[in-house]
Amino acid sequence: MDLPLVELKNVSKAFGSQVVLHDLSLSFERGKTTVVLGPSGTGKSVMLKHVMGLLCPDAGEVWFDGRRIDTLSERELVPVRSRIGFLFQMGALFDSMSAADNVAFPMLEHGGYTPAQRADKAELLLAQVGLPGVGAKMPGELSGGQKKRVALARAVALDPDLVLYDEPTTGLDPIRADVINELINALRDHRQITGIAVTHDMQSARRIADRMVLLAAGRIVADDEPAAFLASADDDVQHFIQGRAGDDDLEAIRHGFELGDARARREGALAPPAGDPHGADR
Ligand SMILES: Nc1ncnc2c1ncn2[C@@H]1O[C@H](COP(=O)(O)OP(=O)(O)OP(=O)(O)O)[C@@H](O)[C@H]1O
Repeated sequence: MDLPLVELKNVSKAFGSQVVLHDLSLSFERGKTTVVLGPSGTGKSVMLKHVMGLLCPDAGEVWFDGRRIDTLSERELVPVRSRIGFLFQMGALFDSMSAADNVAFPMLEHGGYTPAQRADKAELLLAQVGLPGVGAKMPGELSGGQKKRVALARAVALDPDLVLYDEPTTGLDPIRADVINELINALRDHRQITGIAVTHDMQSARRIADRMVLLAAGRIVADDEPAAFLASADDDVQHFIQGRAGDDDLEAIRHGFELGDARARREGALAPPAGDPHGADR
């Protein structure tokens, strides 16, 4: 089997006393899209930041294409990062630049392209994301879905081996979301891009995943190819897939409401008689 493109080996990370990743080991196969699912605050973005070299593990190792990267300096990380594209949750285009300049920006920063090459490639990439001719538009003139597509074109401008998708479909209606899913699949199928996508959107996960991983509280709960993952008998997996709250959450909510009810009863018992809103001892 091919060496995985990215490997996290026994990675642990804490912020102060809060342990976010617990001895996490995960490898990401080349040319596949792995979808990492999990409740909010479970460490998915922290995991992505380790892959980008933006965070260093407290323990464990991060490997990219056969090279350990968590020990590299910022300078040594530059060529590694140029092989990784990012699609951030909000798209995050530069508002003061046209769509084409946004797409060309990584080429400008990286260097080695003439202005004509940058413009040409930006035009091609915009056409590939289904937005031919929008290069001159400013982000403010684009819809949310179009902005995401421009951001995706920018994410692949340097022909990365890996693209990290952080909530790629958040904030989009189902049709626009599906365009993004299709584009993610096209990048994998036509450009052999390895994808790691973090999402809460099960519909998107089903469309793009070659593999699904469920993280909860910084640990892997399930890791399988989609059909087996979706058929898993594990309660946590089914709760997540079906969007049902788990027993612990339900118990906590029940408890919270019971407290509220008890307080209301207590306060009700002390409440002033009807008709005298200011109380008897005014
Ligand atoms: N730089 C940081 N300093 C302190 N705490 C942090 C930092 N980054 C993340 N955390 C904490 O780590 C935990 C996991 O955060 P993370 O953003 O990875 O969650 P997530 O699974 O991506 O959630 P969501 O799905 O809501 O985006 C959170 O409790 C967060 O507050």
